[in-house]
Amino acid sequence: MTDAATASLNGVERRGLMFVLSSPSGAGKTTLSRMLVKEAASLQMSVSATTRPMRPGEVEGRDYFFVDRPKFDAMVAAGEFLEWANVFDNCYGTPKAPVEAALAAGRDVLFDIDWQGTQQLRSHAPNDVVSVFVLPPSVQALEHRLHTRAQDSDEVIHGRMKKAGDEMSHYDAYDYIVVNDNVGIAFESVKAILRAEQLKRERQIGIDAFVRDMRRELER
Ligand SMILES: Nc1ncnc2c1ncn2[C@@H]1O[C@H](COP(=O)(O)OP(=O)(O)OP(=O)(O)O)[C@@H](O)[C@H]1O
Ligand SMILES: Nc1nc2c(ncn2[C@@H]2O[C@H](COP(=O)(O)O)[C@@H](O)[C@H]2O)c(=O)[nH]1
Repeated sequence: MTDAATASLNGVERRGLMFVLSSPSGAGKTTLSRMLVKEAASLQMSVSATTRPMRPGEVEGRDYFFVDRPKFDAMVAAGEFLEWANVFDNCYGTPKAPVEAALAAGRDVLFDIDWQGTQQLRSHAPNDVVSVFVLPPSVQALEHRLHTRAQDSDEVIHGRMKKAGDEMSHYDAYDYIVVNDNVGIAFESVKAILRAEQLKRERQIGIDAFVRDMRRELER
């Protein structure tokens, strides 16, 4: 894949990063993602393609690109996905072109994807992926959230609750863990992780020149 390109932070050139949120269904990653893109100007949301039916309130091209299975398979065959996986009996994939364009323009990209997709992204770009696993505060809260979201049938919710344990078992492959109890606190935590990762020395690829120039000026 294209190298994550450079953006500027306080005048210092830096590498863009791929910021991944995963969680069991209903733990709150979509909620946290929306809050993050509102606030972090450098961050662009990756919009996935999926074969799952559209939920009430979802918007084509904003929440997902809704495609049928033959179209999805054709996109896989054409190598249009950066990663893809079967999740809850539907296919989900990250279109490659918009991510590469965003990174090339020096933006960070936010992904709301499952553990399988995270693993694939990490194998493409191990140094550019920062992953956060979001946990609910309790099983009861998770089930309550899925019901109060009121967008899935009881059968779908039951299926997702049955798979929540499996999903959670992958927490240990993630860089950071955030328990989403109070959403404001969880948001502050996710924001702090993003900021700290943007400031990592190895991502600030212009830092050597920045310091060198100041040292030269001091020596004059
Ligand atoms: N901290 C929180 N406290 C209470 N409710 C919350 C909290 N965070 C999110 N919610 C609510 O829980 C529901 C599920 O959240 P959300 O859709 O963000 O989950 P998700 O992890 O993206 O789920 P999925 O994987 O199914 O897309 C939503 O109705 C959301 O408003
Ligand atoms: N591997 C991928 N997983 C994805 C992608 N887009 C979403 N997802 C994950 O699927 C489940 C279910 O999502 P929902 O919107 O149907 O509730 C959730 O864990 C998402 O993170 C993707 O492109 N690749």
